[in-house]
Amino acid sequence: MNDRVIIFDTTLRDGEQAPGASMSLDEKLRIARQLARLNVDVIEAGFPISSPAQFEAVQRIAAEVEGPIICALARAREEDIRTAAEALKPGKRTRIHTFIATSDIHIDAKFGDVRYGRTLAEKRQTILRLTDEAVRLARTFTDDVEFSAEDAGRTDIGYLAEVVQVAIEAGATTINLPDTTGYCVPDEYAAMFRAVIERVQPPPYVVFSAHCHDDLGLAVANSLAAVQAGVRQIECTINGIGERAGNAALEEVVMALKVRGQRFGHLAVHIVTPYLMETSRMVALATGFPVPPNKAIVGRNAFSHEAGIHQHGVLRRRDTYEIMRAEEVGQQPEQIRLGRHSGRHGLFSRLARLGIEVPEERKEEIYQRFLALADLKKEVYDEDLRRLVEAKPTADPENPYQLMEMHVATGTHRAPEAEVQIFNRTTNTLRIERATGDGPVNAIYKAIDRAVGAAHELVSYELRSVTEGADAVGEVSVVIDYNGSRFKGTARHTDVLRASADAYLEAINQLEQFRADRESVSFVRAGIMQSFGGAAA
Ligand SMILES: CC(=O)SCCNC(=O)CCNC(=O)[C@H](O)C(C)(C)COP(=O)(O)OP(=O)(O)OC[C@H]1O[C@@H](n2cnc3c(N)ncnc32)[C@H](O)[C@@H]1OP(=O)(O)O
Ligand SMILES: CC(C)C(=O)C(=O)O
Repeated sequence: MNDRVIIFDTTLRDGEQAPGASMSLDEKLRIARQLARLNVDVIEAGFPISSPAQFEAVQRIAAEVEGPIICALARAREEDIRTAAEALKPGKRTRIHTFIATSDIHIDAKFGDVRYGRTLAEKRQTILRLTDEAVRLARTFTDDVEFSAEDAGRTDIGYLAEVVQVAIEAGATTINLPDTTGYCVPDEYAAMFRAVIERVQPPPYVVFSAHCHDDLGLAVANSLAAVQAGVRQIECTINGIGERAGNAALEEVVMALKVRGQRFGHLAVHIVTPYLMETSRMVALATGFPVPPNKAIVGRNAFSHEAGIHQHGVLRRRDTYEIMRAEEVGQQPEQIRLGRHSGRHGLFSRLARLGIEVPEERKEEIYQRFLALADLKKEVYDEDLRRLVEAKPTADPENPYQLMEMHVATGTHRAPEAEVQIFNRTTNTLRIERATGDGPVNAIYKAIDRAVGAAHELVSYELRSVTEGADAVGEVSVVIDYNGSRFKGTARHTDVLRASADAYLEAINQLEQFRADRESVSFVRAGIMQSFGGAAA
C-alpha cells in the first residue's frame, strides 16, 4: 500500500458543489463510468442526505459502476450516516466518508449552539465525541470508513492530532486532513501531516489523505507536498472543478506523480492516462465549465507550439519543449499551430505534411504572404495554407504589384467591403488591406490604394460587355492621374469585379514603371553631374 497513491475522485461530490456545476443523473452515471475506465481508485459519488436526487445518484452509481470503491459523504450525524449507508447498499465495494470541522474558526461559526458546549474547550470535547460516534456508526455498515477533519489546514496541531487519534481508535481506515480553504502553502501543509503522523503513530493500515482547494492556486502543489510527507491518497477532481476556486486537478496530480516519479519515490498511480482528455471533455460538457486553453495536461494548448523557435526545436526533438507525450494524456501529438509567431521551419514542415511541395524560388514569397495573413488572423489553418500556395503570381513578372487574392462582400443591408492581398515584388512583401466603399468597385479600389500607398487619382472607369449571355466577359478600362501624367489599364474577366481590380492595378503598375524609369534617369543624371563636379540636386 505504501508504494502507491490512491486517486480519490470527488468530481461528482466536491466538484459538483461548484456554483453552476450541477449535473443530471444521466450525466453523473456517464461520468462515473468514465472514471471507472480511467481506473480511479475511489469515486465519491455524492452526499446522499442532501437531496433525493443526490441519494438516487449515489445509489445508481453504487449499483451500476464496477471497479472503483464507491464513496458517500456524511456529516458526523446519525441520519447522514444511515442515509449514506442506505444509498451505498447496492454497491460491492463501498466507503462512508464522515467529517466534522476542527478549526477554531469553523467551530465558532458552525457549532455556536450551546448544545455543543459553552466554551471552545467544551465544544472541542463535543467534536471528539461526535467523531468517535460517527466513525463507530459508519463502521457498522462497512469496514472502509474515511474520516475528515474539515479545515484541518487551519486547526491547532495538538487538537488535530487528538481528533485523528479518536477517529483511528473508532475504526477509521483513511484519515483525510483537508486544506478546506486553500490557505496552506506546500511546506506548511506537508509539515502538518508530518506532525500529526509523528504524534499519533498510526497503525500501518491507516492511509493519510490530502484534499486541497485552489484559493491560492496551490491545490496541486500542496497535494504533492503531502505525498512527500507520507500521504498516500489524493482527493481531486477532473479539470480541478470544485468549491470556489476548485480542488486539485486530478490530471495534474497524476501526471506530476508520473512525469516526476523520482521526486516521489516512484509511487505507482493506476490511472489509465490516455483517457484523461476525453474525461476532461465529458466533465466540461456536463458542467458547462469550459477548459481554458492553457490548462495543464488537458488544455487545447497544452501540447501546441506556435512560436517559431519552439516549433524548430520540437520538430527535431519533442522533448526540447515537451516534458511528456501528448498521446499519454489522450491529446494529439505534434501540434504545430501556425500563427504570427511561427517561422519557416514550422510553415514548411506543415506544407510538407500536407503533401504540398514548394519550389525553392517561391519559399520566401510564400513565407512573406503567410506572415501577412497571420497578422490578420489568430491562427492560419491548413485550408488557408492551401489557398495561399495555390494563389500563384500570374501577372507580368515585370510588374511591381500583383493581386494575389481578393474577397468582396456586399448586400442590401451592408456597406460593400473588400479585402485585397497585394504582393510587392520590389520589396518582396505582401500587404493585406480591407476597405468599405460606396459600391464594391469603390471598396476594391480603396483597399488597393491602401496596399500600394497611392498618391494618384482615378480619372475614369468604364465597363462594357465584350461577349454576350449571363457569363459575358466584361472589359474594364481605367485611367489614373499622377501629377498631370495619365496611365491607363485595361482588363477582361467574366467576373467584372476581378476585371476592375486587374485594370486598376495595371494602371498603377504603369505609373510605378514610369516613376522607376524617372528615378533611374535622374540617378544617372546626378551621377553625370557629380563626375563633372556639378551639384547633385
Ligand atoms: C467542506 C465541504 O465541502 S463540506 C460539504 C459541503 N456540502 C454541502 O453542504 C452540500 C450539501 N448540503 C446540503 O444539502 C445541506 O447543507 C444539508 C442537507 C447537509 C443540511 O441542510 P440543513 O439541515 O438545512 O442545514 P444547513 O446546511 O443550513 O446548516 C448546516 C447544519 O449542519 C451542521 N453541520 C455542518 N457540518 C457538520 C458536520 N460535519 N457534522 C455535523 N453537523 C454539521 C451545522 O452545524 C448546521 O447545523 P444546524 O442546522 O443544527 O444549525
Ligand atoms: C468534506 C471535506 C473533505 C471537504 O470537502 C473539504 O474540507 O474541503
